[in-house]
Order: sequence, then structure tokens, then C-alpha cells
Amino acid sequence: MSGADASLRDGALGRGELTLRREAGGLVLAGDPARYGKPLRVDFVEGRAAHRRRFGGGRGQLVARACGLAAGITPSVIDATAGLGRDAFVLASLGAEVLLIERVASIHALLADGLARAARDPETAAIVARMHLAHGDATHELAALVAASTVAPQVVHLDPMFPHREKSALVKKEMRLFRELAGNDSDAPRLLEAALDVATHRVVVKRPRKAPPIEGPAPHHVIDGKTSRYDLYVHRSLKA
Ligand SMILES: C[S@@+](CC[C@H](N)C(=O)[O-])C[C@H]1O[C@@H](n2cnc3c(N)ncnc32)[C@H](O)[C@@H]1O
Repeated sequence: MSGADASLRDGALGRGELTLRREAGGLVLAGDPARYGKPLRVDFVEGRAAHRRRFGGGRGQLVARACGLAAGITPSVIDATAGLGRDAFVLASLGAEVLLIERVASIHALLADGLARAARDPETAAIVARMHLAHGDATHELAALVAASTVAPQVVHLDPMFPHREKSALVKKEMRLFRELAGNDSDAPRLLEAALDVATHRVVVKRPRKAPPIEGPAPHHVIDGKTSRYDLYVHRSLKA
């Protein structure tokens, strides 16, 4: 699906297979549970995000190392494939200013709702104050979206969708819902080009461990994790 089709990406909503509705705990995206599993919502206050914030391993976490967070170094980051904001929240928890860009309107709406709820909670308010959300297609508008924000593009973080990246049935259902909305992000090579143009220091790309790098220039470094890895494209080193 090309970036020009971004307005069609919420097609599953248009076909009535998925609905976006407000519940007591916030905005949820829901469909037939047999096909899509549990409704999707963004929650930075409780659950997985809270657990990771409290016990997650700080700057030793894969995403933090890939983005260059180290003792005395906290770069600003553009997360050009924001999704549910999990990676961005980890980076913001560690002190980074992050611009999150998401092109799918319903996913952007879930994120905006999750950020607004987290802004009202004393435990997460300071963290989400560092998270700045934009709606747009980073493949086509990255330079303009970055220029309109206050976040410097020292590091651009990319995590495009990749087919069959997770094994468990539970995650597969969540991924199915996501894929219905986002497609396979087949324009990732052009997104990488756009990211390399705006990043002042590095572009980092999250991939499933065994997947090939995104088509284009070869990464300079690779950081391997248990299930995923990061390909690093380095313009210049980050300094304290
Ligand atoms: C695998 S998910 C990212 C998950 C995210 N890293 C997280 O921690 O929740 C990929 C997301 O990037 C979005 N996306 C992909 N290409 C994009 C682009 N060119 N501009 C904006 N968003 C994009 C997709 O719509 C999808 O929501």
C-alpha cells in the first residue's frame, strides 16, 4: 500500500469490521473477538507499560541502546512509526524528547487518548510531557512534520510492520488488527530514505531477528536482541 493511500488505511473501520468507541477506561478499537482478540487501547499508566517503566532495565534496553541513550547522552528522537507508542514511551521514560508520527487515523486517535489519560496521572505526566504526537505520513512529509515540531531529529527511530513477526496466537490477533489498519508498510525503503535525509546523527530500524535489512543502503551496525534486532545507520556519533 503506498503512502498516497493513507486515507484508505482505516478501511476495516469503513467496512464496519472494526469500531472505535469510548469506554470507561478510554478509547478502544474493537472487532470480532474471535478474529481480532481483545480490543486495543493505549495505556501508559497501568499494565505492560507501567511494569516496564518500573522494572524494565533502563538504558540497557535494546531500544535505548539502539537510539544511543547512554550515561550523559539523551538524544532527541523522532519515532516515525509510532504505532501504540510503546517504544516512544520507553525512550521518554528515560528522559528523551520524542516526536511520534503516526499515519493511520484510528491508531493516532488511540495514541492521543492514551497520552491525554497519562498526562492526568502524577506518575506518568512528566514522561508524556516529553512525547509530542503528530498525525501524518512520514514517508512523504517527514521533513515538514519535523520542521513543525520542537523536537530536534538527532535520531530517527523506525519500526515498520513486517509480516509474521511474532509467534504467539495472542499477539497474532493483535497484529492482525494492526495489519488490517496499517498494511505491511511496504513503503519502508522510501521511509528509510526520508529518515536518512532528516536525521542529524543516526537512523535506527527495528527488525525481526531473522528478517533482511530494509532494502537500501547497508546498515553500519547491528544490535541483536532476543526476538528483534536494530539496524543502525550512523551519520555521526552522539556526544555527551
Ligand atoms: C509495528 S508498528 C510500530 C509499533 C511501535 N514501535 C510501538 O512501540 O508501539 C508500525 C506503525 O507505524 C505506522 N507507520 C508505518 N509507516 C508509517 C509512515 N510512513 N508514517 C507514519 N506512520 C507509519 C503504522 O501505521 C503502524 O502503526
